[in-house]
Amino acid sequence: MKILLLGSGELGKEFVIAAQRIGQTIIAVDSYENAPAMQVAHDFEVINMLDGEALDRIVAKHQPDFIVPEIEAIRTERFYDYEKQGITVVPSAKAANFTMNRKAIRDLAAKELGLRTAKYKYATSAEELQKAVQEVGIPCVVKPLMSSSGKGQSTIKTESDIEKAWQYAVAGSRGDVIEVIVEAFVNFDSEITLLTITQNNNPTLFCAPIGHRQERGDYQESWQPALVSEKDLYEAQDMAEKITEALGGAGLFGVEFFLTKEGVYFSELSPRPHDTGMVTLAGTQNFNEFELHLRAILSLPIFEITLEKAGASAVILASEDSTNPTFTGIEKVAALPKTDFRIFGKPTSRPYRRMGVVLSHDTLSTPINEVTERAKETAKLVTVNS
Ligand SMILES: Nc1ncnc2c1ncn2[C@@H]1O[C@H](COP(=O)(O)OP(=O)(O)OP(=O)(O)O)[C@@H](O)[C@H]1O
Ligand SMILES: NCC(=O)N[C@@H]1O[C@H](COP(=O)([O-])[O-])[C@@H](O)[C@H]1O
Ligand SMILES: [Mg+2]
Repeated sequence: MKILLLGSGELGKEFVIAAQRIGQTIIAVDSYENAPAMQVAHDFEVINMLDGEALDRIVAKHQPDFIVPEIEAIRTERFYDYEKQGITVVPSAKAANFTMNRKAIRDLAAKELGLRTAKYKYATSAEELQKAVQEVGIPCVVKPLMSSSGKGQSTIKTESDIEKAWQYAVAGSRGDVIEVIVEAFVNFDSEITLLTITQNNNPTLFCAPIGHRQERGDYQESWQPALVSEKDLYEAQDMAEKITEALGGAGLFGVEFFLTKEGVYFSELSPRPHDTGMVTLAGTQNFNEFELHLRAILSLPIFEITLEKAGASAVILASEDSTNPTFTGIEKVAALPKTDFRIFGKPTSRPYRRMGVVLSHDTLSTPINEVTERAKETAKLVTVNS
């Protein structure tokens, strides 16, 4: 099959590797050359994926069987047409289109499906934000409607933060929409990603929950399995099933939840492998999240997902801008038992850019916080030089 991969970061790279292993053809696309997934694909294209005409051009040129979005900021409105042309958009045009913009997915979850979410409002100017903050209450979180990995996200703790939060959101917005969502701050005990796999003609499957810790809206460590009560897990699975069914199609979704004393809150979801799901590269499951995504897309039945080990991932971040980033300390990581790592091969670095990940694993009876602590400490051994 021919797969057009829209977005070529670290998640795409592992997806391509999984696809190469079973003989698929991949054209990797991103806005810059030599992106991680391009380094392992058959062919590549460099375009602005928010430009509908540029998208049309490469779809016509390559005539793919599948279009697999890897990021959110794509002119996803075009996907409905590609579906009509007989191309399978993964997991569906609706799923990609609804999750490109926080508004569509949040309204679907809260209003149409009645899932529990933080109280929220939208704003298109600093003045509207003032009003929205009053309605939602302080503290609250402001995010551009189009952004990911925490870009443009900030927490309002006092009224004097409002103007700053607006400016920051506008600057961090990825797409061409100048609008923000304001969410009441959820004082959660923990947060999880529930990897949910919808299949053609087979039942929906769930991976063991993944716990994670975030800073600046971006994940720092993730671990699997996360300790979740049976009741909370059941609630989360029920919500994940409802929302993935409403979005349609086959593939792996990363559904994010906050766990609180009052129950489970739906936060958001990725209709594709999730960054916190990179923990599955530690061998925690019989199939990692990229292999699961691929199998679901190709309608290869997934008989079962088994949890094999306890695992954790911890990010390796750059601290400076560079056009030639290099790494030191890798040999120290390599010398450790039950430890592995990935360096994504991003051609440039900037402060806080995720450049690699450290993976640790252990037996299922090992306390998960020990495995996580080990990954976290090990990641500190690596320095990204500029
Ligand atoms: N309403 C909220 N209350 C408390 N914390 C929040 C809230 N919204 C977001 N956060 C924190 O910020 C993190 C990032 O938020 P969110 O997942 O919405 O951003 P994102 O930019 O879509 O990130 P990604 O693309 O990496 O998933 C959450 O995982 C959580 O830790
Ligand atoms: N939370 C979403 C996420 O983790 N996405 C991953 O990060 C890449 C962009 O990285 P970059 O900003 O360093 O180019 C994306 O291409 C995807 O692999
Ligand atoms: Mg998120």
